[in-house]
This record gives sequence, structure tokens and C-alpha cells, in this order.
Amino acid sequence: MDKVYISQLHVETIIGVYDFEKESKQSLYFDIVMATDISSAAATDDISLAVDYAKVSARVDAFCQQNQVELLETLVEGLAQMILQEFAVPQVTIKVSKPAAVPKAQTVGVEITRARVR
Ligand SMILES: Nc1nc2c(c(=O)[nH]1)N=C([C@H](O)[C@@H](O)CO)CN2
Repeated sequence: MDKVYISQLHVETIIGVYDFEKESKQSLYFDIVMATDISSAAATDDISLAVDYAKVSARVDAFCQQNQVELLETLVEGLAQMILQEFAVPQVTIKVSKPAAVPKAQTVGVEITRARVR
């Protein structure tokens, strides 16, 4: 299966378990890989037949602003379901990194892969 991907998408949003995290936005970085068959888009050179990575990026940012949650797990699960439904891809992998969370680590985060249920 072919892939369309987004690397290190920077989103600033309210996210976290602790009270101090609910007061100001923090940086998250998303790596997103979407399975797709690119043959129709390649044959026609038509963006409407492609998974538009710019539209996905904008939706991910908007989703993060509209859905303020505590856990990275909750956020990526919601994002995966949104991408599967709105962009007609059969499978998506999302890795989210929260570099400021653990000072002694370069970064921490969560990665999931979800497939559309037929
Ligand atoms: N598996 C997770 N562990 C932790 C999360 C999380 O979202 N998933 N979040 C926190 C805090 O919000 C942390 O980022 C603040 O230091 C802790 N562990």
C-alpha cells in the first residue's frame, strides 16, 4: 500500500494531566502516515483524487484546538478516528511527541495505528 505522510507537524494546544498544564499551551509534534492507493491521483494529476496532506494538517491543528483533553492517548485516538472518517484512508499511524514533558528526556509520546472497520 502507498503512503502519504506528514512529518513533525507542530501544534500548540492545551494538553496535560496537571493543573499547571491547563493554563498555557504546549508544543506537540505529530508524525502521521496514511495508507492510500496513489494510482488514481498519479494518473490524473488531480489533487481531488489524492489524500491532501495540507488539508489533513489543518484539520489536525483544528481538532487539537477544539478537543482539550488530558492524555496524549485520548488525543491521538480521536485524531485517528477523525482522519479515517474524513479522509477515506484505510489505515493511519499517528505518533505524537511532547518534548517539554520530561526534562531529562529528549521527547516522550504515544504512537498508535488504527484501521477503518468495514
Ligand atoms: N502515557 C502518558 N503518560 C503521561 C501523560 C500522557 O498523556 N500519557 N501525561 C502526563 C503529563 O501531562 C505530563 O506530560 C506532564 O509532565 C504524564 N504522563
